[in-house]
Amino acid sequence: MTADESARTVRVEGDQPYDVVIGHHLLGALPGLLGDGVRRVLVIHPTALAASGEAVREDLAAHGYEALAAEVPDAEAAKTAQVAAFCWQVLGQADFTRSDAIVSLGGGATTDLAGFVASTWLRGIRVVHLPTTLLAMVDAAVGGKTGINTAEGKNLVGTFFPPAGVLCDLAALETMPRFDYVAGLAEVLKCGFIADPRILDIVEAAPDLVADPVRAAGSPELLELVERSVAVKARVVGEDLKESNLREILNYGHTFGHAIEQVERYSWRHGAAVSVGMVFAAELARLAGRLGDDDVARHRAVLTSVGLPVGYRGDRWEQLLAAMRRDKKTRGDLLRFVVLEGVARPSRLEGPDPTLLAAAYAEVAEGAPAPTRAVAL
Ligand SMILES: NC(=O)c1ccc[n+]([C@@H]2O[C@H](COP(=O)([O-])OP(=O)(O)OC[C@H]3O[C@@H](n4cnc5c(N)ncnc54)[C@H](O)[C@@H]3O)[C@@H](O)[C@H]2O)c1
Ligand SMILES: O=C(O)C(=O)C[C@@H](O)[C@H](O)[C@H](O)COP(=O)(O)O
Ligand SMILES: [Zn+2]
Repeated sequence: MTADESARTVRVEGDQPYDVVIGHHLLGALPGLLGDGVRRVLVIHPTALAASGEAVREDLAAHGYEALAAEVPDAEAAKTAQVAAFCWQVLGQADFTRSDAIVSLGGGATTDLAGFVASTWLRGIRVVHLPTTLLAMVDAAVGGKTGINTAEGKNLVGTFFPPAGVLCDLAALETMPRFDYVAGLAEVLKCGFIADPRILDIVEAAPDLVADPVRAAGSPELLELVERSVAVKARVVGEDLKESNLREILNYGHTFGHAIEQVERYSWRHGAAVSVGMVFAAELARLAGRLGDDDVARHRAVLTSVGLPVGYRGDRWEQLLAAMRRDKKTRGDLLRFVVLEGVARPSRLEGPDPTLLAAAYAEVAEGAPAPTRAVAL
């Protein structure tokens, strides 16, 4: 299957089980994951990865597939109804049937879009993800959440649609700008805080190494971090694919994080916003008497040690609140947050008092002053 003998495989259980393979130079395993009977394959990749996208397309063609490529915009600009419609047009014009497949190559924005397109074309065709960012390897490509944004907010349209397999080629990380790579460490650390403290220990022991994409890509530390993060996600989504309860813990830091992304019109990387969102959630839990000072300090210290932000401008409270009301965990008018009662002890905080929310915002606010009184929810 793969030439990399040190590659690790994490199995994601559920109605449609699949493998997540983590290692180096794994393209040889792609036909096996596509499975039998596939004739046409559409490789969806962002502009920034045009050369790699073409290489994957040529490799598939050399294996006898009728292989096409669809180039989509970089990053969040790909997650729109217009770009999805462009992909549907390519599939339609090439007569893609239910026995054909999509391969995504790119970061989380690309895997979210490609997964959404695969789940909606003919009501669902196979998709294999080839994530090329740390964030997509540990999170977006695994678990079957797909989505696009609308003018009203982040990921408001999407599906739950497990892929047929995921190949995480760590060598891809070497070309990543440090800023984009480090954003992925936020989701790694999220897995540490919600479920696997060993992840926090590894990062705390070698923050400079794990924050450097070139040094980290071949290191045992990163291999273990990716494997552990994928294992956390696999355990959760294997039990609760459609987020009826347990899966909400993977949303730690996302209520406030998604709000920042929307308010900043997606100029912030998702992981950077989630980093601030986790500090907000930790402060909220502390103010609600759920989490101790030391655990909050640990959030700030480990996130800062790898170069992630822990603060956000203090003059955006009303916009942030409006965005948080559209969070998928909200029920009616009830805002709901994933909070911790300790490391690896996630719980929920439902309908917190507005003064508590404003106070948590004040703890992460930078520059302009945070509100001194609560804004009505
Ligand atoms: N579905 C899920 O469960 C899930 C989980 C987490 C995040 N997400 C989504 O993932 C997205 C964020 O993903 P991301 O952080 O990977 O960002 P991204 O997909 O926006 O990619 C960031 C940038 O890196 C470039 N890039 C990708 N791979 C590269 C490489 N190997 N070398 C150089 N440049 C490369 C991309 O073209 C892009 O410009 C958000 O939309 C977020 O909502 C989804
Ligand atoms: O897989 C999940 O479930 C997550 O919540 C993982 C998150 O890291 C990810 O950003 C997800 O896309 C957020 O989903 P949403 O339902 O809040 O849009
Ligand atoms: Zn996320």
